[in-house]
Amino acid sequence: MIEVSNLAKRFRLPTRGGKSTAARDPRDHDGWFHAVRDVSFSCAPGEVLGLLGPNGAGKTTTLRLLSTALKPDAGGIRANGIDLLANPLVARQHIGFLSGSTGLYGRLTARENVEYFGRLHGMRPDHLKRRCDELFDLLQMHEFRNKRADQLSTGMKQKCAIARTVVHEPQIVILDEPTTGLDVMSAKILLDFIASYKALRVPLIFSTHHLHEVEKLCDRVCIINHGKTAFHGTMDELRHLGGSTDLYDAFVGVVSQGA
Ligand SMILES: Nc1ncnc2c1ncn2[C@@H]1O[C@H](COP(=O)(O)OP(=O)(O)OP(=O)(O)O)[C@@H](O)[C@H]1O
Repeated sequence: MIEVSNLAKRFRLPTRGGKSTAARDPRDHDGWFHAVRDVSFSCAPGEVLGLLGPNGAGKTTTLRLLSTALKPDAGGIRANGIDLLANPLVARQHIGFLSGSTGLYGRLTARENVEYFGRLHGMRPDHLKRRCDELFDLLQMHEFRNKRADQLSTGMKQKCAIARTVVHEPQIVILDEPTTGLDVMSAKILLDFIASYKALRVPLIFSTHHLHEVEKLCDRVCIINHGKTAFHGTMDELRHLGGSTDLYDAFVGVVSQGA
């Protein structure tokens, strides 16, 4: 179970001649940009949570806070009862985080990259080999496993990055826009892979702009707008907002209310 309460994160704005160079935004004041102002949600074992919101809403910043890559200014993050902010090392062992950049080593092959991250997590060689074979089956990576990462296509790199994110069998999985750049078939493989986490009872959180992915996969949704949770609830609760059962209408309604 992951529980996120009232997260906030601000960034110092660049200034020129004492004046902010940033465009006006409700989150911009006193030389600070309050990218995340009040974000709360939870995701239980066996659930997939979709993190939605317009460009710049604060999704990536929120996910980076969850992964402990960034430190929040306020709020709490608990995973299976453990305070992750007080225990960032535990957080890194328990969480698999896919960020926007693939973070692969170009000179290593796909397999060497995944193995390297497994060894960093202290996996034993026989366990690591079995886990790599399993992931390469699930993500259909066998045909390019011995190719250097810098010679892989965008979609191949993304699959490789996902394999390295989950190689250590994390108890919580966080994926930032995992289907970006994937063709239809690769996206399907990845969506099936995400769905498989429900049976494993591992909470999975992913950000996306694709409502059909949310429709297909998510049990729960959090919509962020201007750095605040504008909606958090089940898919049924979202669909029935404002009397419509259409997900697109519901999403537009939530985001327009905060505009
Ligand atoms: N290090 C930083 N310094 C200053 N501003 C930042 C920093 N990181 C993010 N921001 C700002 O915070 C806001 C939220 O960014 P974030 O990347 O979290 O949005 P997002 O919801 O993931 O957007 P998108 O859908 O476009 O990926 C943006 O306005 C962004 O410019």
